Amino acid sequence: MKLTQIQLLQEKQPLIHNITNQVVMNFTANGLYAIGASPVMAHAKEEVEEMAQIADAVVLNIGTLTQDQVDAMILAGKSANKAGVPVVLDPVGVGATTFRTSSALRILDEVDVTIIRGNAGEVANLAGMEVKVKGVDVTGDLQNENLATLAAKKFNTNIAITGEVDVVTNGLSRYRITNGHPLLTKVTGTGCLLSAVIGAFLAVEKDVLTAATTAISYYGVAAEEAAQQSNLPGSFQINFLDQLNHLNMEAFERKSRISMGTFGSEHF
Ligand SMILES: Nc1ncnc2c1ncn2[C@@H]1O[C@H](COP(=O)(O)OP(=O)(O)O)[C@@H](O)[C@H]1O
Ligand SMILES: Cc1ncsc1CCOP(=O)(O)O
Ligand SMILES: [Mg+2]
Repeated sequence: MKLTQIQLLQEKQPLIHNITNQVVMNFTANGLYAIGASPVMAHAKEEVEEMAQIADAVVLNIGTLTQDQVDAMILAGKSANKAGVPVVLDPVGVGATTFRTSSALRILDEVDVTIIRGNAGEVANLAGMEVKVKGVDVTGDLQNENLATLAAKKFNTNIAITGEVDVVTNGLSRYRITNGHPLLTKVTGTGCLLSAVIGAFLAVEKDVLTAATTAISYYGVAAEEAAQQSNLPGSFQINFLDQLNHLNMEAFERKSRISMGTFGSEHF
């Protein structure tokens, strides 16, 4: 099952249209190539609708947003919706400034977003909870499972909250993924790239929860494997890209940790 999605991705090489931030553009493009997808960054209002139409997934990331870019994201998102192309929203830094929060809410109001992927602080602020964030980073401990369910219901969409433990939910079914490595927090753009990787999996798997949980687990195991070869951020980043490209499938099957919970239960 998991093997099939990755093989499908590598066979289909889906086109992923990213409107993303200036920090992570190169890393995102390289990471998408590594997993077998085809990245394109296209930001101009004049072209985003056309690009979204021919893409297999659209990723909207507000990391270094401007008003013009938010307008372009809405054009791209609406165009993707018309064409039946899945849309991922990464609400980078929501809660840090009112512009980020209001822009993300505007996108959610105007675009039918397939899944929101963010850290707990971003999702909490998006859902209206005033939780302290530090720029693009999370602070403190939040109850990710309950928060994800609340946000999924509020926005009537799928939510992936990532961190030490990752949670994916549509408000009813909940999954927890416990793969990953702390070094991922020492390399900028690992959350952003994960949002794009989820987009790539959505391009080959219609079931959103399956696509997102598989993507997150694959990504986490690749990080675990990379961390066995390097324990510092610079070499880890390079090894991680290599592992995304060449993850040993037997290791993935053996190390993948996805568990299912149900709505209403406090425990998985
Ligand atoms: N403490 C941690 N231990 C293991 N994996 C982590 C940890 N923190 C984050 N991750 C992983 O890092 C990746 C990026 O997630 P995250 O840091 O939450 O995103 P962001 O960079 O947007 O805040 C995800 O794959 C997540 O599972
Ligand atoms: C540092 C920074 N500043 C604005 S966007 C960005 C990158 C954030 O990437 P990620 O959320 O994946 O850590
Ligand atoms: Mg982020």
